[in-house]
Amino acid sequence: MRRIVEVPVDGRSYSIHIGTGLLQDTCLWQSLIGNAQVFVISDDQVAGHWLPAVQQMLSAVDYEHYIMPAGEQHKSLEQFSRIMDRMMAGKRRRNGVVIALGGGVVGDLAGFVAATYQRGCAIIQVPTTLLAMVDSSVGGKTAINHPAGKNMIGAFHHPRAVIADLQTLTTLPAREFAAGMAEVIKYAVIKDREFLPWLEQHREALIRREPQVLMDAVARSCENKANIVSRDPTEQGERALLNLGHTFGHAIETELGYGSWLHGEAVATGIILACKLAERLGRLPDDSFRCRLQSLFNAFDLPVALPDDIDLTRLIEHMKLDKKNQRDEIRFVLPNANGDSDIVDGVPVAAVLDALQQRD
Ligand SMILES: NC(=O)c1ccc[n+]([C@@H]2O[C@H](COP(=O)([O-])OP(=O)(O)OC[C@H]3O[C@@H](n4cnc5c(N)ncnc54)[C@H](O)[C@@H]3O)[C@@H](O)[C@H]2O)c1
Ligand SMILES: O=C(O)C(=O)C[C@@H](O)[C@H](O)[C@H](O)COP(=O)(O)O
Ligand SMILES: [Zn+2]
Repeated sequence: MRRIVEVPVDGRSYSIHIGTGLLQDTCLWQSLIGNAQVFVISDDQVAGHWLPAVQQMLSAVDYEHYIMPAGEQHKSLEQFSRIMDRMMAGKRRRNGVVIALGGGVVGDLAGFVAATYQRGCAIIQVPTTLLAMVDSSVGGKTAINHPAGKNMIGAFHHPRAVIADLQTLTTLPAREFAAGMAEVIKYAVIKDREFLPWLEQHREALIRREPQVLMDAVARSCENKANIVSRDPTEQGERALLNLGHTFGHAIETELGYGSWLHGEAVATGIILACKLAERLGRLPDDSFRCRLQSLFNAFDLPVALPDDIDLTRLIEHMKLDKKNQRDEIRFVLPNANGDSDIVDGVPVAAVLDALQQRD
């Protein structure tokens, strides 16, 4: 059971390999790495489960690894600096390959390392969370966080390839799996509305992580992302749609402190808040679409409301620093009634505050 999704970008194309048992596919690894030097970056949760399989594929090459502590709070300048020190000390060459083995935290940090080490070397993304398979390993956004905001320091750097072995999801904790579903559901709101009934229909099979249904959901998500990224690799326009729910979501993550809510949890609540704002602005006729999304998020135990004690004024201050903003106002991605979403400027702050305060 295998699928390949191509990502045509910047005059070349890279493959997202999706399947079961890819970590043991000698031919695939040989074709992607040859005899290059390899530097693997992983975290202390993932490495115990999946690093030995990767090491076995790399037994014939000049190999080193770095294991970082797991968690969003470590997508940091400090970890970036430690990895750079290790790569310098190991005399890693620019024509070597970095491998990111882990979730989006490892992928974003390792991606930024690869984008900047000696002005850039190749990276292969080996995502081990659902979220990383359907979103962060694809599209070349790499970053670390700053206390002032999520992903504030980063670069675009596309991978040589993505190897998404569905078998790695067998060890993923339930809360992390659910967080990945938030980004899957996002594709159904921004463009692919026919995906929504499919997700509703396959809800229980997804919760059971049935391999065929997982494969279909991952491949369809990657196809959605690849289409947008290949048309707008550096977010000059359309790509901002992939940020649905993130204007609110990133503000929640920054305000609560990185790692308190998972990224996908903040995105789920952010998508519901985007619906509430769209309703207030007359972009959605009523709350029926939002209620449908809420039940889907509920089925995956994802949060759909802000914590009671969160400071709404501070949330708005964080949103004013959002990277999408082009003027002195907050740019939102809002769903519409035609089956997709729009990039919207000029929303009055009072309407945003009303949406944040709305409790039902
Ligand atoms: N670059 C992009 O386009 C993009 C897109 C979406 C999200 N992101 C970023 O991705 C990050 C979130 O990624 P995430 O949700 O994958 O979180 P994560 O990387 O923190 O991984 C989640 C947790 O699960 C553990 N884990 C990972 N794989 C496992 C496995 N197979 N078995 C057992 N444990 C496993 C990790 O150690 C970690 O504790 C955020 O920083 C977000 O900003 C980036
Ligand atoms: O790939 C994109 O573009 C996205 O916006 C995908 C998001 O899911 C992801 O969280 C991304 O890292 C957010 O980017 P940012 O530019 O808002 O930091
Ligand atoms: Zn995201």
